[in-house]
Amino acid sequence: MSFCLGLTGSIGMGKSTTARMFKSAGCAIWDADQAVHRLYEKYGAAVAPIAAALPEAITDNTVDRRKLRDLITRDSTVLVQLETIVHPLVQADRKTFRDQAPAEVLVFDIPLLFETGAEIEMDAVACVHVSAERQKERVLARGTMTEVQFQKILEKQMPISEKLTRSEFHIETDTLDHAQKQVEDILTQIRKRISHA
Ligand SMILES: CC(C)(COP(=O)(O)OP(=O)(O)OC[C@H]1O[C@@H](n2cnc3c(N)ncnc32)[C@H](O)[C@@H]1O)[C@@H](O)C(=O)NCCC(=O)NCCS
Ligand SMILES: Nc1ncnc2c1ncn2[C@@H]1O[C@H](COP(=O)(O)OP(=O)(O)OP(=O)(O)O)[C@@H](O)[C@H]1O
Repeated sequence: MSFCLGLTGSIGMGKSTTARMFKSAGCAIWDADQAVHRLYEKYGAAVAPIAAALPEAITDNTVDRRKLRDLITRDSTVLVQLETIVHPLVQADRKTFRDQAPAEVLVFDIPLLFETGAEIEMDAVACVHVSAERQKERVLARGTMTEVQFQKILEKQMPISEKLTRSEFHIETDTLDHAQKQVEDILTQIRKRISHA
């Protein structure tokens, strides 16, 4: 059976960048945000239920993220509505991946790992972290979100201090080299654990 490592952190703190480091080291990656992208594609599994609940969010049988972001900015309850539809579909996608187990170590990049209770599926959790100032700088530099949209998402997430307390491994993403070193150390520990199991 594969070892399941959850990878989490707050928005823009470096989950995807760190997941790529685990991938280069031979792990198989499942990414919750990418799963949501598949669900939102033309005729994807989330299109019909979202069309029923939020018809303005649909363009050409596809979930339109820009319209969704606008709806969420105007009304916070939209995100809650969206989560009720999307999270069970995401969980089903994750189960399919886990059942295929394409490597000895599976890494699950899940922004809302603790918020959705997904940690019970994991053998260990690693949490990425960086200062709040660097986080905001990095998110706004991407140019995909306004400061108000960033704050709305941030308010929905568990504080990073609590995510760290609940995680066995911590990865500081201040520089790429430092993060790379921490990823290697974590994999050494996990591989030791697998060989002693
Ligand atoms: C809010 C939406 C429209 C923003 O889309 P956009 O393309 O601008 O950003 P993207 O999807 O890449 O998300 C950016 C980051 O926002 C954070 N985030 C996304 N959804 C949520 C949420 N429901 N609660 C808290 N944070 C969230 C995550 O850290 C994520 O990595 C989109 O994320 C969405 O539809 N979210 C609802 C589905 C969901 O809960 N996804 C989270 C993974 S299960
Ligand atoms: N270890 C690091 N050193 C320097 N910069 C980093 C590091 N990790 C990530 N970054 C930078 O921070 C930004 C956000 O990183 P990334 O997209 O990996 O975060 P994320 O947590 O996956 O974001 P989101 O929550 O939006 O999905 C990117 O510009 C990335 O280049």
